[in-house]
Amino acid sequence: MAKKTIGPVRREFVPWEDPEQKPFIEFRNVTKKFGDFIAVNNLSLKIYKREFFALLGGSGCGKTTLMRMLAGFETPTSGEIFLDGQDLSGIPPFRRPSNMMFQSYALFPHMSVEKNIAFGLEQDNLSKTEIDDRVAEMLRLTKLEQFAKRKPHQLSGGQRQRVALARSLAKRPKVLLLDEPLGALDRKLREETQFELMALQEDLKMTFLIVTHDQEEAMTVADRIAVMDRGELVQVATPSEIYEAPNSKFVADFIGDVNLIEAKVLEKGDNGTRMQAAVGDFAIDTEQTTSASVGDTVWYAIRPEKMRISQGQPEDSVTNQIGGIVWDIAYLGDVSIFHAKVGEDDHDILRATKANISRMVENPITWDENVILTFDRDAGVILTG
Ligand SMILES: Nc1ncnc2c1ncn2[C@@H]1O[C@H](COP(=O)(O)OP(=O)(O)OP(=O)(O)O)[C@@H](O)[C@H]1O
Repeated sequence: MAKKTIGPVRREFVPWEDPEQKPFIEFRNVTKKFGDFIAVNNLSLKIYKREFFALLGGSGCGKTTLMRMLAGFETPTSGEIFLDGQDLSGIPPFRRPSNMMFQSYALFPHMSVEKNIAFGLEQDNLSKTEIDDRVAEMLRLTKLEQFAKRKPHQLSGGQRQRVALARSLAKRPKVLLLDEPLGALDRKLREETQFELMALQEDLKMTFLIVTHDQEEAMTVADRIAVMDRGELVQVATPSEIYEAPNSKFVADFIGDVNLIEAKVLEKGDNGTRMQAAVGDFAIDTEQTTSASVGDTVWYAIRPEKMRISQGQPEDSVTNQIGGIVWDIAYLGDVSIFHAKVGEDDHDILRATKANISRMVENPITWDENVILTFDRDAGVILTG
């Protein structure tokens, strides 16, 4: 089912790294105010043809407003939006070459699945043959053939979601806008549907823009993600860049789990940079420290899975070891997350993830035990913002 190739093949598709490429969608200095409230603040963003692009952020960050301005449901207070070279200002939603799929699906309850899909095409006065062909194609693509005659109430949530998708795609928009499309589905179905969406986007070679507050969803489906906060873009990058090299504390904390260690840059050298922290001194690769100077106090961010945990007490002669006591353990099946208390304060907690590889765990690390947290010199990133 999952057709999207993650790896070298997929990475050939990197229009955003090619300065010759023209953006397909472009927001230029777009601001949206509701009264005095600034929902989107002077935002500029380029999205490329055939990208699966995600707008990600917490509640109220302005992501839906940004998408609604592209769809034409909101008008920017200032700035411009272009789609395929066309300035969209003054163009009403139904004349725009985009189509938006809502979280509520907004299906017509009295119409069958095929009629729901055909509705927009009939409004556009397409010929009956053309409509029949497109409906058949959409039913096939969304695997709904056997449900064509059913009404929405005779379908499961996942099937209704697919009808909404089929209806949005039937008009062959240049870009499909997905506003929290999978929010109503349970976790397992949501994950399955994410892969179906990716396969569909590949098949149709279309540009998809999705709004979500679910970072796992954005990371699964998107080629690139824009992380938003208070109406502004904080970082725009691929999922792995965002995870491995967040540009701020906000992004590091928003995407996945992270340990933030406050540390001072003591000394930079060819053999690494020495850092001083309440949990003890440690060393990191100097290439990682370009954003900070000697004397600066920064945050060193390490993902829990890059922190190794073992029983015992740290040895003074070994660097990058932090001693702690197991405070809490969350058993998640595939992994366990250990919370180790590494200082006097209740907030001095570092987290380490350990894969539960064997069922026959010898010496399982348990509560109140002394542990050593160890990390490599390139395990984390320095964050100054
Ligand atoms: N029509 C409106 N009138 C006044 N304020 C609005 C209007 N639409 C949105 N807002 C405000 O603008 C801000 C951004 O809203 P938006 O819907 O874009 O957020 P969001 O990031 O999509 O959040 P959520 O995930 O909760 O939907 C919010 O504070 C919201 O209250």
